[in-house]
Amino acid sequence: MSGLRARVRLRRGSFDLDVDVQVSAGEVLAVLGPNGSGKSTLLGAVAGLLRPDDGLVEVGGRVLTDTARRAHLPPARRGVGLLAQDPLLFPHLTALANVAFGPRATGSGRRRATELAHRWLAEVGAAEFARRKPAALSGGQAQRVALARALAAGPGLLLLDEPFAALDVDAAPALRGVLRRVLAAAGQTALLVTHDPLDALALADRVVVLGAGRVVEEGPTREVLSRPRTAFTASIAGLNLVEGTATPEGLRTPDGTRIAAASTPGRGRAVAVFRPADVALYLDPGHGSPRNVLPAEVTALEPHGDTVRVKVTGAHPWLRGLAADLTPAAVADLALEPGTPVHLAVKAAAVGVHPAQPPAGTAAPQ
Ligand SMILES: Nc1ncnc2c1ncn2[C@@H]1O[C@H](COP(=O)(O)OP(=O)(O)OP(=O)(O)O)[C@@H](O)[C@H]1O
Repeated sequence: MSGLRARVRLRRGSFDLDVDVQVSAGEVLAVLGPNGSGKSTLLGAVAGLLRPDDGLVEVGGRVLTDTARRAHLPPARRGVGLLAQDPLLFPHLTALANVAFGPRATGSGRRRATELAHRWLAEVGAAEFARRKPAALSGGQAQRVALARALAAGPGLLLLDEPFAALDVDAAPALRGVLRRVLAAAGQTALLVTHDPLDALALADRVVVLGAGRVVEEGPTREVLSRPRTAFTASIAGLNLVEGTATPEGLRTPDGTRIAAASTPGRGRAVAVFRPADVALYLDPGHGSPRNVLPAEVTALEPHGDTVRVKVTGAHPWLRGLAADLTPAAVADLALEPGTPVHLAVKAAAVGVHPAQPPAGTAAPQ
């Protein structure tokens, strides 16, 4: 088992990154932060693409960079895998050969590499694409193959750099589910850079939030996102979370309400997550096709960028504090004010159900 220790001080022009980040063995740490806060610079330093001015990077106790000793291993020798936004597959090789390339590059013989490639393709649900070339794969399929390639090399640390950013909305939840499953099954230590709090909620035990090159918040994912201490975290948090038990169709709340979702682990303690922007409010219940329509009452209206964040409450205790982001015109049309009875509607396609994170402090095996 190999954890990561990274202390990185690095200047790029007038920007100055100065962070200390640790990931326990088997843990997934998400790095969140606004544009230009230093996420890619940190990732580059850990991957070995950038040399810190001052710092130490260790994976599993093995020194990859130590400026005090002028030690710096090149990216290919660090035992660190990368899954980026672009799958970067070799176009002339089949999916199988692409995956076998990972273990071949780290010294496995041809037969062993092919065996590993078959195993990892099956693991990520891409066995049937083994003989296809990248041009014949969809974005989501190619990303699965790229994940298999990264994992087949047996990296001590996996870096995930916005791995869903280039996928369409249908492919992203499926790949998120695959990634969550294989990271847990392999006990893989990983560092995930993302703009999307849903990625962090679905995949990460802990998050660090960067602001202007410094760590400004740090802690268990749910805690940081539900009690944000900085404006940035507040702006990406504020997600609607409903706790309950996963079902094959979505989530069942403790009082028995069923919430239909696009993705679900199927069973176990879980949380349904959806964005306020995906919630519509109506005055009567009979609108359109959304599968989740819940009676509620407006409690507050707050400006939120270009939209108005409408908070609600309702007979079900878990409705308390849920939010919908509406345009000012929609708020005016519906004549919403505190006390207005409404129907809150959210399409199943906009709801993701994720296994509940373990309670704080128990997430990371040492
Ligand atoms: N090649 C470079 N030379 C000089 N400065 C750079 C270079 N690349 C990035 N920077 C600066 O470093 C700072 C941090 O950039 P970085 O890409 O690490 O941020 P980020 O958090 O990954 O942003 P984003 O979310 O937009 O990808 C920025 O202010 C940027 O202008």
